[in-house]
Amino acid sequence: MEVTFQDITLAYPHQAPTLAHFTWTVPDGELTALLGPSGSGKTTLLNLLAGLLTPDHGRLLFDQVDVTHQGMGQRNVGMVFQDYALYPHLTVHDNIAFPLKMAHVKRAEREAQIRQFAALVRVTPFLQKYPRELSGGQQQRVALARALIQRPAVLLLDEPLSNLDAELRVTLRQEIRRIQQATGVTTIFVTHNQTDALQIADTITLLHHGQVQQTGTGHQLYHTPANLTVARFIGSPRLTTLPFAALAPALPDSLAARFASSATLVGIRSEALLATPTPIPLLTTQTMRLTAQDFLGRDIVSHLRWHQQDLISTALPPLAPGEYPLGLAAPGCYFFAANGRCLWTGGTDHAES
Ligand SMILES: Nc1ncnc2c1ncn2[C@@H]1O[C@H](COP(=O)(O)OP(=O)(O)OP(=O)(O)O)[C@@H](O)[C@H]1O
Repeated sequence: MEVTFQDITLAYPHQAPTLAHFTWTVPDGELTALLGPSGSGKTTLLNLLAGLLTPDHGRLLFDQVDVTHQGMGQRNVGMVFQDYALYPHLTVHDNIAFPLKMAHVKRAEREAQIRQFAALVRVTPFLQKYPRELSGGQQQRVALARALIQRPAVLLLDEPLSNLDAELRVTLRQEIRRIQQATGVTTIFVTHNQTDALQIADTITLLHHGQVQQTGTGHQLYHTPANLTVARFIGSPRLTTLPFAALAPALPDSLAARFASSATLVGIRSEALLATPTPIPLLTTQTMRLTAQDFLGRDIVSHLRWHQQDLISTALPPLAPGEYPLGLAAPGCYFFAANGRCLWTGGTDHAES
């Protein structure tokens, strides 16, 4: 089921619109991550989809059918929340059976479907247990089965991994991916966690201040960000930015001249700053001062100073503080205009215009 938000405007009482002329299409059968910081409008979009909110203007289409004024019951949207929301007094079996009972599905058919969906989400051994007897990850899988058994047109997953520890989070991420591929149900996975989005989704839409900043694969958002907001939100450690003017004297003349009047900021990914020689250098070798290193297991985060600017590298070996000749590789560097638009990427996939 393709979902389209068409020119939607929504304002909460006594507030500027949270969404203004918002247009977004969620492709049929894919797992789309809706990624954005707190307050960006994710929950508002989910509530519009579920039928809990009605827009002031614009239309919501499910496969080109206008559902804007349909109630929750008519839309057949499945939802899984961060806090599982299972019925505590019902067994796993009865939790999964609940939507079918409501729909008056006959017992034999119901039992066959419960077996099928319990197997799909791998909770068959727990069918007679109660939610309190299960781990968070197991409960979340039951919640998924309960949402899927009603054959939803669209499945909404609202921060479903937030309450899980790091290890369970990774496992359940893979499980959700597998289950979505097995069922092919159009799924929107809402999260503020870029790692979840990058690992799970076919496509990511990055939302900020109620506006789509960019839609694409994780690779596209990372390597060819549409603007500074995307480049800063995706990637860890966070993108370092310098005034274009600080870097310009060390840039090749043609590049410096071409962007002199349009670029105001340069963004540098931590992996672009390396011990010379760099394969595709953006600058000639520069002497930089290493001030400190953080040892984070496999990664070493190096803190550097260069022309009164702070830089970060994750591509240096363990070194003592001091001066070092370092190179800046073009891939991983971006130029931004004053309005944040990305004008140039140093990678092979150019966002140049
Ligand atoms: N019921 C409400 N009444 C008034 N303003 C609201 C209401 N719900 C949300 N807002 C405002 O709308 C904007 C978007 O909020 P929303 O909850 O959709 O963001 P979010 O991305 O889901 O944030 P979070 O990740 O913190 O849940 C925020 O500025 C918020 O203050």
